[in-house]
Amino acid sequence: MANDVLTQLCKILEERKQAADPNSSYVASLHHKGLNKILEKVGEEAVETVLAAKDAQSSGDNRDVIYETADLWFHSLVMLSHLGEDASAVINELERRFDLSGLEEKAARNNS
Ligand SMILES: N=c1c2ncn([C@@H]3O[C@H](COP(=O)(O)OP(=O)(O)OP(=O)(O)O)[C@@H](O)[C@H]3O)c2ncn1[C@@H]1O[C@H](COP(=O)(O)O)[C@@H](O)[C@H]1O
Repeated sequence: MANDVLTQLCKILEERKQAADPNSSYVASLHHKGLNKILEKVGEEAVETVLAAKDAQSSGDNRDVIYETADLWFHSLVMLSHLGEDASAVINELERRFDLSGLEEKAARNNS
């Protein structure tokens, strides 16, 4: 399910990058402003996520950290899209590491 949302969002991000008006689309406005603006947003959202996580630790309320993490993921996807990539490239990399760790576990079991 999470993957479906990412797939749909990536499709919309691609459409916005290709065709949308920067005056009516936030995503198109970021592409129009360029990579430095997108990176500034990623950095900003990363800091906001870290601060929200620290607050969540003391308050026990995770709502803000979830909200800020969604902002961070969203802007990271815009960054990838600007560079001609999308979420599938990252998911493939995570999958590769997962497979790799599976093999390592198996090898460790065989050697014991
Ligand atoms: N998921 C999101 C999403 N998450 C966050 N944001 C925007 O990201 C911005 C967050 O930045 P800030 O919190 O710093 O808010 P801000 O002060 O308004 O931003 P700046 O002026 O500093 O750039 C806000 O403007 C949010 O509206 C998003 N904007 C769009 N989407 C998705 O992208 C799709 C396409 O959006 P449009 O391009 O606007 O049609 C939408 O259908 C949504 O699914």
